[in-house]
Amino acid sequence: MTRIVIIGGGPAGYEAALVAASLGAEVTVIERDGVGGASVLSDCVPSKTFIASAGAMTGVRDSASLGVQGAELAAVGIDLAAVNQRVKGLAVAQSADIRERLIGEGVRVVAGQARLSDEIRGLAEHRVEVRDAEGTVTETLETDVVLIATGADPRVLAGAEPDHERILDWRDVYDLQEMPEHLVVIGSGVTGAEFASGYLEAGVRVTLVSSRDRVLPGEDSDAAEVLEEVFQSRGGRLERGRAAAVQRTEKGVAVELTDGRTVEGSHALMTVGTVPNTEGLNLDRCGVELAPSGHVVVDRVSRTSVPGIYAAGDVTGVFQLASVAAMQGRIAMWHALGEAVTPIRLKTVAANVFTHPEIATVGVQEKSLPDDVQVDVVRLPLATNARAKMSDLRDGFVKLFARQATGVVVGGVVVAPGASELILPIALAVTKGLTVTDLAHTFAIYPSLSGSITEAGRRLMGADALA
Ligand SMILES: Cc1cc2nc3c(=O)[nH]c(=O)nc-3n(C[C@H](O)[C@H](O)[C@H](O)COP(=O)(O)OP(=O)(O)OC[C@H]3O[C@@H](n4cnc5c(N)ncnc54)[C@H](O)[C@@H]3O)c2cc1C
Ligand SMILES: NC(=O)c1ccc[n+]([C@@H]2O[C@H](COP(=O)([O-])OP(=O)(O)OC[C@H]3O[C@@H](n4cnc5c(N)ncnc54)[C@H](O)[C@@H]3O)[C@@H](O)[C@H]2O)c1
Repeated sequence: MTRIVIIGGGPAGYEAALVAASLGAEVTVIERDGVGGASVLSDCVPSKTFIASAGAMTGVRDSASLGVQGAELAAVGIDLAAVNQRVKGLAVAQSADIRERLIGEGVRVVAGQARLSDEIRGLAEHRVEVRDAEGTVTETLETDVVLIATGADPRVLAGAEPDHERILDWRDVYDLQEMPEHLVVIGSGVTGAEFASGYLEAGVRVTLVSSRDRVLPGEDSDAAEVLEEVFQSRGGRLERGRAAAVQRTEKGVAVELTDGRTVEGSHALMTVGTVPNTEGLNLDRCGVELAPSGHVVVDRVSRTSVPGIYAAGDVTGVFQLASVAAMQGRIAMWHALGEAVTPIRLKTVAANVFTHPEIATVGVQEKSLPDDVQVDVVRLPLATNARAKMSDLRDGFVKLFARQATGVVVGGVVVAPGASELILPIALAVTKGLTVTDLAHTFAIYPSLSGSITEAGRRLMGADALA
């Protein structure tokens, strides 16, 4: 029986464990904080649960335009204690569910901090040490395969170290006793944009410090532009600049920008990126190659530079998404256990920014279009969609990319409330190589937002030379 040790119990680790167990391996997962990992306990699940409550406030605010009376924004508010309790309760319950499932499938779950302890490089067998909170070695495991799935932690900016009271990282916010009076969010990547949007929806004054020309540098500029417009139209303040330091003041915080300006607020939320969790794993000694960024270098089947040692998830820096982490973990196990395996295809990854409106993407976008590929693009504003008009949704669009020669759908962007649900047909088209004609001939519900996706297909049909 193949012995497998997985370090880290997040989506990369637990999904890998389920695959390995189903294939008959002897699987141990070592996790220091709790099964489900940061994804379930502090990052993805808590933030989306908080955003669900904040979004309910938006529903109230926007209801007046639909003729609803008596639901004025001033009359409603967020009960922070109840929201925090709900956030933490859901996270703990989901962690317990996953743990139970793992144990039910025969996976051994060990609490502790793990590190590789191979004495000699190049052996077919590996050793992993487990330590308890005091640093005492509690056991040493011998194994055929190791999966490093240790995730990433918030990056700390020197001079702006979180004190976890007023200067916060995103894992602190669920311990706040009161809503911030004025939250300054520093960093406008996905994490910063989501929290800035969420707190604004929840009724908090928000300033977003963005070091880039546009928020969300990873997205197409027209999508980021919609987000900026909505954010500002709802009272959010955008401050272009780079934070040099954050100080505590009598009333709250002062954020010093590199150009000498200062932004004051009651709290600062640091969202300036992540660092991979590789410290203390002994990777260097075992010969596991790291990139200059500190991420573990892997190929498309999750192999590291050392035979028998695989890595998956945020620690590899390949698209930091729970879905990608899980797929990398599964692929590692299929490969290690000799199953047929398809290397990961990053061009088919769907991603979503949970702002208001949401931004969902798959495949190529305008900013990632290769020069040598002839692609047709159509962009349909949400304001032209019948269902959107009925719900008074004005901000957003559906954008579709198709190869000129064949009409094959190669990418899409949806900016709309619920874009995370709407992107699936485009993701399916990109994954399966469907054409704009396939989309155009698909029945969409009338009226529906997804009708804009089939309509986009019809608009591009002229480009489908094989139609
Ligand atoms: C605020 C925020 C919101 C996000 N929202 C989304 C979202 O909506 N959708 C999405 O797809 N992605 C989202 N992400 C990204 C997603 O959370 C990550 O991609 C995902 O958590 C990666 O999973 P992982 O298994 O690699 O690592 P993690 O979930 O970080 O799990 C790794 C685990 O390993 C443990 N560990 C580390 N070192 C050791 C060790 N030496 N021994 C034992 N255990 C160890 C850690 O304690 C941790 O529990 C979000 C990220 C952030 C920051
Ligand atoms: N919905 C989701 O799927 C979701 C949500 C959150 C995070 N994530 C993933 O997690 C990963 C990390 O995202 P992130 O947003 O935490 O990090 P990031 O690295 O993507 O963004 C950090 C931003 O902070 C800016 N920054 C850095 N230093 C700064 C300074 N001194 N002052 C002002 N700005 C500064 C950077 O320019 C960058 O734009 C990403 O891969 C993201 O996709 C996904």
